Amino acid sequence: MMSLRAARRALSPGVRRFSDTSGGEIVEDVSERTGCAQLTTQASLYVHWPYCLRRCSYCNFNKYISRDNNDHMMTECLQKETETLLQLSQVSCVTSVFFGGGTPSLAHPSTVAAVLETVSGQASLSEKAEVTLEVNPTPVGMSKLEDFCRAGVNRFSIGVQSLQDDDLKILGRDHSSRQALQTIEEARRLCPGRVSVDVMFGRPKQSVESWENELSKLLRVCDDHMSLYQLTLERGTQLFKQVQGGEVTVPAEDVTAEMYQCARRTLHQHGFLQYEVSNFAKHQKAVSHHNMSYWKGRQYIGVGPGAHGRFVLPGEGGVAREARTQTLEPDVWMREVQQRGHGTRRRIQLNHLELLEEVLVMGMRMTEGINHKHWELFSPQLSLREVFGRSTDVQELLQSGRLILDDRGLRCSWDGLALLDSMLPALLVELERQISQRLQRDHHTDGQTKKTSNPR
Ligand SMILES: C[S@@+](CC[C@H](N)C(=O)[O-])C[C@H]1O[C@@H](n2cnc3c(N)ncnc32)[C@H](O)[C@@H]1O
Ligand SMILES: C[S@@+](CC[C@H](N)C(=O)[O-])C[C@H]1O[C@@H](n2cnc3c(N)ncnc32)[C@H](O)[C@@H]1O
Ligand code: SF4
Repeated sequence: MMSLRAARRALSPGVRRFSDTSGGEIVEDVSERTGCAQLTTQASLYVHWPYCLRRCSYCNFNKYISRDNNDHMMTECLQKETETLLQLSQVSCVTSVFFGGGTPSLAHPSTVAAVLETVSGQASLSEKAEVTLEVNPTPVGMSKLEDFCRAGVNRFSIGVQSLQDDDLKILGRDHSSRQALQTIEEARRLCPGRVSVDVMFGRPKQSVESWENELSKLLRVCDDHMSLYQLTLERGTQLFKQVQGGEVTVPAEDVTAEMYQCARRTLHQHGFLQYEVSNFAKHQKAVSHHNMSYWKGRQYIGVGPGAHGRFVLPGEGGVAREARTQTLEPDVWMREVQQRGHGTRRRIQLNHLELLEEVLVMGMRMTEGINHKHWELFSPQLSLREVFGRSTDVQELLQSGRLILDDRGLRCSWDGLALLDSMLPALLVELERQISQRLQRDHHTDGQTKKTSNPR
């Protein structure tokens, strides 16, 4: 989820400069204080619950409508895979846990407790570590919140999507706006200051004016964190077909861009700091530490069907970071976990350039961007200035004011953040050029050294 696909969701052109005063200072970066050892000894954990009660018309995440109740087996397999991947990664400290989906609020709270117990048995999981659960705001979801808290959850992310009942119907949601408001209230009672809402904009028939009204309604009830996602029309979804067939229309690109601009402005006026393309928080405690670990390029382990992870495997003699994806289909995944302890379908070892590409793409999503120390952790030999300071294309972006490279590091300006997608290609091309030149120089110097140290 968290890569370019997610980046596309909330990017829209043309908004006022804002980034310098927004998210920059609100996130404490522990890795930069404690050095790079923790890049391999710590990780966050993502746990995927793959079941939903029905298919929302816009969604192409990895989810299945479950026919039989196999919660018990699913729980055992999630525990087993957690154990296996923690052993292989030799991670000694899990910094956050995120239960996502699918609809993890359909799982029994004892599943959450069991997975957390497994984590604690394998690695240290601080009592203060952020443990998020995504909640669909149905009456059933709401009735279980207290038990989820008892099981160890201390942050809720509620899938509100819209506060208009007609829109919720078009989106295929199985809750009303009233139920969403009640769920937010209950979640805030249980975890004050640690409740987030997901809302989508650019929805069918939506206007800037109705979006403004919706935002003010939302601001009256929401807690200290909001994620605003631009609706993506995903191929293969019902909504995609409806739009293709002319049955449903979505707002034009410039209208959606204006919605994004309007949301950033409104949230700023209400004391929210934008710390990432789609994410807004009122204070440090409300920032999503789990998602920050993705954007900061830290290690994460993904368990459950279709989950993905990025970590080094010293347990298998590895030194480089791997991108891992677990098998998508739950029944197949469960069989694999039972047979070999994990259901990893794909393993790709990331070379140095690929790792830096990810650090760049993810880091530039944050309003604070990539500071020099952060970059140096991953690229000790080529500084940000050495990589990006010489290119004429990058110079143009700097001169246009959309990109900033200064003593703090590299980041987007307020305007630039909305145009990040269009700037990334120039940055990636330059990164590739500089890394390959560096490799050629090293190769050449190696050759020279061998020649002089081995004269014939
Ligand atoms: C994969 S869902 C899982 C959470 C939960 N099942 C729910 O629906 O609330 C996580 C979030 O992704 C966002 N999302 C899903 N499909 C999207 C799409 N096509 N475009 C933009 N955002 C989307 C929604 O805001 C949703 O809350
Ligand atoms: C769209 S984000 C919403 C986060 C939310 N706004 C918050 O502040 O906590 C969450 C979704 O991304 C997907 N996701 C996140 N991390 C993942 C991972 N490591 N592997 C697979 N999917 C992941 C899941 O579908 C999850 O439901
Ligand atoms: S948006 Fe959430 S509830 Fe709807 S189908 Fe996707 S994962 Fe399931």
